[in-house]
Amino acid sequence: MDIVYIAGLTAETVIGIYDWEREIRQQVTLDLEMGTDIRAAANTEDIDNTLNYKAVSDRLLEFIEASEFLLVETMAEEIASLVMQEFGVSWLRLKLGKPGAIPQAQSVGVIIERGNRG
Ligand SMILES: Nc1nc2c(c(=O)[nH]1)N=C([C@H](O)[C@@H](O)CO)CN2
Repeated sequence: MDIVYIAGLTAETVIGIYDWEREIRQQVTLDLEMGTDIRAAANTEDIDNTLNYKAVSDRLLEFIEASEFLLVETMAEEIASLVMQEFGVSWLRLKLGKPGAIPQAQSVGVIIERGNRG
């Protein structure tokens, strides 16, 4: 299995369980690994034969910036479902961070793996 990845994608969104968090936008960061087979694209140099990381990034930024989740867990699950359904990805690993949440920490968040490696 090969991997197409997106590292350090950042977006501003409404996220959090506290009342004050519903009034502001906070940064979230994404590291996403998507299982694929890159050989057809490598042989043809045709973007249509691979997972287009720009198309995935654009869609995720649109989705995250319009969302208003309470928990990072919910956002992570919804992002995983979106990527699998809309981009035909059968395995992914997602790290979703909320770097501003705990001032004494560099970041906090969740890491999930969904689907089959094939
Ligand atoms: N496992 C989680 N723990 C916490 C979350 C979360 O989404 N998942 N969220 C919060 C607050 O919103 C926090 O980010 C505010 O500082 C606390 N714990």
